[in-house]
Amino acid sequence: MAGGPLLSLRGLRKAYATQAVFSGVDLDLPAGEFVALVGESGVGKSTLLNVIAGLDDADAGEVWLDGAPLHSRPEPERARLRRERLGFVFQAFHVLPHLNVADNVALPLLLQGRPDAARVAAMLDAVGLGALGARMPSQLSGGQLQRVAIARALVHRPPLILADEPTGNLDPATATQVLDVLQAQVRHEGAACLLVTHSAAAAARADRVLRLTATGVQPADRPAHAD
Ligand SMILES: Nc1ncnc2c1ncn2[C@@H]1O[C@H](COP(=O)(O)OP(=O)(O)OP(=O)(O)O)[C@@H](O)[C@H]1O
Repeated sequence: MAGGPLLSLRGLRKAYATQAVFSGVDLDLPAGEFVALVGESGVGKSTLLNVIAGLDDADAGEVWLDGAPLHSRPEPERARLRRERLGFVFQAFHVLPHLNVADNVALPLLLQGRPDAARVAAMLDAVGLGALGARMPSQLSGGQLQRVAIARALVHRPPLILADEPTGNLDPATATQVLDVLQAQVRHEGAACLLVTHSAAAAARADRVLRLTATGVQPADRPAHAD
């Protein structure tokens, strides 16, 4: 959809069994915008990211990506769109244990048939892991694993970045570095980023802060620069 938002959510509702998580979620996210999504623990922020990514199904509502209705597409097409258009930083990293760091980061490019060792090296440098490409994940700290996950999520220059607490395991200096990398992808590549965070410092970097509640997303104040 030329000129339309990159991502549009309309009336999304999710429940587990009879337990409603959220409903009435509407959101328009234009390319080039960095949005922080905050909300109480358990309100459904991770679930919402999973629904947007098509890793989980909503019970009602619509997810539009680049004008394509993801909610009504068959799984093979959703999987292709996910591979090409999305970078997802999971809370639990999901780094593959049997691949070294560089091969983990290279994976999205390989899945699209366009290997690019220079881009992989540049992403590893950007997250401060330039010297660790040959290491296995078991030889990394939690913060280093988080940075592998971020490099992997951004390596294929996805138009939409979904990041679930990407600075949750990081010391303040490394967290700043990771936010710089995310923000650069938004500023220089025109990506849109939806960042779930409990960190005031991370939310302060966003263009807009939204709060998820059981009844939808509402604008929230941007915190001052502090955690
Ligand atoms: N597979 C599941 N079956 C039943 N309930 C679930 C399932 N997955 C998540 N939930 C519940 O759905 C709600 C939303 O969970 P979710 O992880 O999305 O919250 P969150 O806002 O991301 O929390 P946090 O900030 O603590 O990470 C929680 O109450 C959780 O217990």
